[in-house]
Amino acid sequence: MAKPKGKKAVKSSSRKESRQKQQQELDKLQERINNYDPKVDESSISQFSDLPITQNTLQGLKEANFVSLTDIQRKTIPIALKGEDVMGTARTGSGKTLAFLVPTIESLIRNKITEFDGLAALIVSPTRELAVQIFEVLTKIGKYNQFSAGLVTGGKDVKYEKERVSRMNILVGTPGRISQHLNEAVGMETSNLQVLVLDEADRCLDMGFKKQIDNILGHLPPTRQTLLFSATQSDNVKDLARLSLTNPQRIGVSSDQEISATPESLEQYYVKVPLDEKLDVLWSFIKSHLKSKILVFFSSSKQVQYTYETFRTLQPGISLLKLYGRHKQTSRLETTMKFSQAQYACLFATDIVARGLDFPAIDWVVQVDCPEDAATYVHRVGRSARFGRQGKSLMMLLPSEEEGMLKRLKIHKIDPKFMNIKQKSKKSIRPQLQSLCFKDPTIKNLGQRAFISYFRSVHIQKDKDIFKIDELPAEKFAASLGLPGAPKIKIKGGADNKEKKNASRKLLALAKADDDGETKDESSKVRTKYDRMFERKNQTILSDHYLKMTDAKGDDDSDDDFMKVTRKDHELNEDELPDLTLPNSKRQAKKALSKKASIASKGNPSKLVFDDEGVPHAIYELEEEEDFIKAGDAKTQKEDFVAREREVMKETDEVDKEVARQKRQEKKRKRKEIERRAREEELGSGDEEPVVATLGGIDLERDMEQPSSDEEPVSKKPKWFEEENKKTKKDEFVEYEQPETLEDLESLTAKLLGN
Ligand SMILES: Nc1ncnc2c1ncn2[C@@H]1O[C@H](COP(=O)(O)OP(=O)(O)OP(=O)(O)O)[C@@H](O)[C@H]1O
Repeated sequence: MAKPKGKKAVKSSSRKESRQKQQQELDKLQERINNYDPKVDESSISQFSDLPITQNTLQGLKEANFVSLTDIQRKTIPIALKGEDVMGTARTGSGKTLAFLVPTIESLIRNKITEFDGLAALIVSPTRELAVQIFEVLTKIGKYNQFSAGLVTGGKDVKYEKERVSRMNILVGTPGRISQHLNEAVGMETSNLQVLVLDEADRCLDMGFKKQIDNILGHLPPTRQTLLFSATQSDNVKDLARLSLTNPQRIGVSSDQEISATPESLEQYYVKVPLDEKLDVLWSFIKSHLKSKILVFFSSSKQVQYTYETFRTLQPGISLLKLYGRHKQTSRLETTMKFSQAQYACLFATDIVARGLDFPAIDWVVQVDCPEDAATYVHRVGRSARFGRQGKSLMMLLPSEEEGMLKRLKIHKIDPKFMNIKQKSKKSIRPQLQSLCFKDPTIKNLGQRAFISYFRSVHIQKDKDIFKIDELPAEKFAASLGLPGAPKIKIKGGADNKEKKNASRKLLALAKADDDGETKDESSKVRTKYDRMFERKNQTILSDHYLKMTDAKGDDDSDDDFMKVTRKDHELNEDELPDLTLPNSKRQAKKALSKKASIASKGNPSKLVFDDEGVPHAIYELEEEEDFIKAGDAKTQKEDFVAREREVMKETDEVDKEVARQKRQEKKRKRKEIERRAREEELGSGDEEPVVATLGGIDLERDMEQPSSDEEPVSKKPKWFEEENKKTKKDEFVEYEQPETLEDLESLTAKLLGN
């Protein structure tokens, strides 16, 4: 008679059975994926449950109320599941986020990626806010899977970040921060990377992020799957496709039409407004739409600040908010949340929020300043009328912009209707603005900076059929801002100074790209001198399940860098500093004085700029810019020699790096093998441990069990953790659901940190 099996043996065999069952399920799914033919099968797919995806993902989707597929999801997900490279283009608000997140998660499941496999998916977003949004959706739909996921959008606590980043299976972040981690994080292993996603791909690939993206690509294995998504595609995307995609499937748009149409449910209007009447029109518009949620776009952060401050003082009767790059990260997140939750509010913003952000139920998108091109128009207006909802947009065009802009939009079959402004419904706020500028030098200073920023923004535009700086009524515009006169603007470099113009253009493109406050390598050469003046303290958000909020100081942007500004009637000199800087605290006053002393010791600056605290910064830009241009001249013999030496060293370095990489990989393989064996033994040895490392309930247990040198030892688990651990696995998911308010987020952070 056979000996009855022991308890352990029964458990072990049931575990074996369940693993076999899982494998069978995966094999079946793989077979369905392999047999999928879009021409035959596409029409039969309408719900997520029709897709060959795992029960875990289906459950996550269902709980987040995602049941039916959108068009872009139906077309791209099955193709992406096959492992093919995809360039997906679809209207704004049509559900592209799930179109790349579902196949990304499924790829990791099918490749049996576990917490020990390092980085397996990288999701790149051009802005911090969008990265946060993507991460939130990921944590919702992926919570039943066993991966770790992190959010990196800028860094302060580098050591802490590096330690964690190397343990993440999925990383969502902005190009600058991801690139930095790939360069610097020691244990960051990318050889298992399965999927690279670029959301807002054309934006990620434009000049401002080029270096970072190239650097990221250099770190990734060539065999990966690449998914590119955007409502607009561009030549840059094609470049990337040529460089690193394998027979990419273009889905959602034909190759001759690079910009998809705007949402059908969007009513689009434009008005013709002289520059000096824009603020009156905006004010009147807001006053007549107090029961609305309005998003207003300006071309620069200074205009946002000026309009926000003045309108706030004049109190239109609706809650006003502002959002632009180089703003404290905590304020940015707070504003995003406030605007998301508000029923009626008006948000003044730069193009930092133009892409991807999914603010619910925006009634109106107003473009005070003309978008730089059709793609920007599409993304801006796409913040409204999302996912089939109704929405409206209004674009203000100067008489000089009207013809050119409408022509550009027509090419992409966008035809906003002309809206007439009834003169009697337009109220002039010029007297109030003049009085504000007269009474409050800070407002006047903001107005001057807004004026300069606007001219600068027009100057840097490429499309001169639309943007005609010579036709702008400078004096009238200044008066409309309440200023006593137009600040004098001198455009640096002669018209035929090509080199200077190119350097400027490069810098300006980067200034635009840098609105998010991310570091840009591309311009490192040209920016060095600016960095000295505008050195930023970047903000870290590193999160594996939670956001760690830290304080950051946003610096002034370099609005004035391309135009020298002096007052019309006299040159700006140091004696004026106390007047203009208006330090409103002792600390600021002290800072201003010490800055002034240091300026004096360096001789005469070419110009002075003022940061957000009113502190002056001297700019010695002319000599430095010339130095930069000269750097391109013929090299001396000595320079040639140094260059050759450098080349040899670089080659040697490459070889060393490769050897080191191979050694690391070998070491990692061995370590993984040992860990796997240990796990197998542990699993086979008795009591089943609950799985705790998940997308939703991430890594906590593992971190506790394997503390690094500077982490708390196992015995010092925080009390709340012990208590939570008593609950069932399901309870944990509920407990750690994505926080909805800033307060939730902060308390969760504190909780997770054990404070
Ligand atoms: N299958 C679905 N069922 C229900 N809602 C969905 C579905 N897919 C997406 N949504 C919702 O539609 C909205 C827009 O989705 P998403 O942000 O992914 O659009 P997008 O195409 O990426 O837009 P953009 O081009 O502006 O980045 C979101 O609120 C999202 O939750």
